Amino acid sequence: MINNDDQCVISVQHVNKEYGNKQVLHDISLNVFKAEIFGILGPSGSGKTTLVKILIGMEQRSSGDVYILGTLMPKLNMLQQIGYMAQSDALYTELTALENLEFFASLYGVRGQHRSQRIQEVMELVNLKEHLYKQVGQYSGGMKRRLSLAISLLHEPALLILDEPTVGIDPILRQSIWRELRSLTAKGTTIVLTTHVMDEAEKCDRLGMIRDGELLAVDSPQALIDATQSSTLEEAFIHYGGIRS
Ligand SMILES: Nc1ncnc2c1ncn2[C@@H]1O[C@H](COP(=O)(O)OP(=O)(O)OP(=O)(O)O)[C@@H](O)[C@H]1O
Repeated sequence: MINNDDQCVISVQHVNKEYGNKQVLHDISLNVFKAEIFGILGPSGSGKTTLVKILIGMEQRSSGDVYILGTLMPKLNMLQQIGYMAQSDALYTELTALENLEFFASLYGVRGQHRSQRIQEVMELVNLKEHLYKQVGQYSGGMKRRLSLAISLLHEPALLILDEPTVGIDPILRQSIWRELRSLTAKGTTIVLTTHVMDEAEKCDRLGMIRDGELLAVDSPQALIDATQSSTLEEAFIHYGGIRS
């Protein structure tokens, strides 16, 4: 389906979102290209989660269009091609990790021997292999995050959307998760993630800076720094009005 490196995987066109009479996204337009890590950087309440939920169709937009792989969203069968990790973990705490993984694997149509193999692979990746049979209710917050990430990777989606993926994850594991994200993009996976952490944003190929539902700038971290003659990304963000003084 995708055979061109600069193919647009996500196209957001003039998206607005209102909750009641409060407008939380203002005329957002952006493109995400194949095999890049695109970060949505913004402070708490800036609209990051709302935007990613609109991308996958979990929230309705008030106006504008979203295309994923050329298909106008929302479209249920596109979800087979998308891995989504929400900010709050959607896990069955009374079940074991294995039971959670098996449940989501069957939702995604991952079956048989391939399913057992993928479960082992994703749990190894997030360093939870020895906790496979533990009830998720006994997991720590960081372990739940890692399990959620593992679940989003189960069906090897072409597009991975991660809402604050490394919150509550220690620095060493965070590094190994970033290595894995990089190896996924090397294989052609496109990744969109939200963050409010600058050192994480720096690792993205391109960034969309957002504040109060407005997209302030989109470019690579270095280009954003250079364009504003800043020495850090944080300075660039301040320059664009991302942080109120
Ligand atoms: N279901 C809802 N009903 C009404 N307002 C909402 C709803 N969901 C989000 N909002 C509002 O929309 C704005 C954007 O929220 P959103 O969760 O998208 O921000 P965010 O950047 O993801 O924040 P955080 O980093 O804290 O998760 C906020 O003002 C929030 O209060």
